[in-house]
Amino acid sequence: MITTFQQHILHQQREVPYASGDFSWLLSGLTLAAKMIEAKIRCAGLCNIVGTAGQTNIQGETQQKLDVFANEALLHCLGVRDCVAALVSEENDEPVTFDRPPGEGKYVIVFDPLDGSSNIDVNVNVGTIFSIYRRKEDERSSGLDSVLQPGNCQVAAGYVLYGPSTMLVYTAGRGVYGFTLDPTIGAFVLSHDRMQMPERGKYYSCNEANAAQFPEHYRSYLEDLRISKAGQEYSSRYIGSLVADFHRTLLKGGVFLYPPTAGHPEGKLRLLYEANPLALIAEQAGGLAINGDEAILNLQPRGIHQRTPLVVGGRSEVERFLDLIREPQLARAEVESL
Ligand SMILES: O=P(O)(O)OC[C@H]1O[C@](O)(COP(=O)(O)O)[C@@H](O)[C@@H]1O
Ligand SMILES: [Mg+2]
Ligand SMILES: [Mg+2]
Repeated sequence: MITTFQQHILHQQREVPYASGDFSWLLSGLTLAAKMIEAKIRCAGLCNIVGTAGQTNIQGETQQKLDVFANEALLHCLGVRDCVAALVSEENDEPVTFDRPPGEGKYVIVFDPLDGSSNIDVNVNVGTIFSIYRRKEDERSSGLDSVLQPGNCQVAAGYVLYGPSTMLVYTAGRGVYGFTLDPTIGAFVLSHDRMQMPERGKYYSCNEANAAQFPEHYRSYLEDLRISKAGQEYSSRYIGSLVADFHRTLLKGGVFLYPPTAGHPEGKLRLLYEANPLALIAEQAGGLAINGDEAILNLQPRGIHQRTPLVVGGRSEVERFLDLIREPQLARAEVESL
């Protein structure tokens, strides 16, 4: 018998003594928006949804028409739900807040409505990334405090991958589950139960065109992977859509990294709606996610569009990166202790 996403959520909610149904109602808004976006993507070349929207977002990126459509779909499907206090989107300069009746507005959702925008026009996998927090009780209005919480305060996180099939990968802190959209019934059906990220893998993923700009220790780590010094043969894979590169890493293991560059000294990817949700999924699946030395989930966000370097992958892969940067420090400490 099949298990749909809603059935899975209701089942999980039974284990939550104070569950009110608000959470599954919230998630139904996410899946509705995902289906609207999926429908547009499937006929992108036919329904005039490719190309730029002719405006620039706060990141300085030219918005694609599909960025705008996906953003509006999520803002609408989530905004009409009273349990939502605030929405933060990659495409909106400021949080979108709602005045809710007392006892409502329990949740804050942050999202990247369309990830991999540079791949839309060339029909390559793109995605939607989301992360859910509880609004802070002591905060009367849905202000920044509720939005700027560290990743380990996430109630749930996930992404939708629009690829050969459309998949929703989700965690609420009790394992990672994958659901595939069955077009014959229009529902996300459980297809990947309790996903585990392999400790090691044979792929590394990084935009090496920027390698000359990477800090030394990232370059030596990549060198290590290329010459298989770690006793493991690696091949390179880079799609340029974070969701797609992460999804492969989740299934096959290996490592994805986006180091600091000259153009993005703090990294290119955004902490709140790219790194944090994927870090929660990675860690729930047995992997690790760091910003070069610290766990992503422990970082205290300073701003809603804050960027961060990201190294995420199988436990041994990321530990190997950490060992590499610690080696010179250890060597130096040894010398100093002489
Ligand atoms: O072209 P680059 O520098 O390799 O960057 C690719 C990265 O940028 C992104 O496209 C940024 O995300 P958006 O498309 O949501 O802005 C990631 O999906 C991807 O990993
Ligand atoms: Mg993105
Ligand atoms: Mg985006």
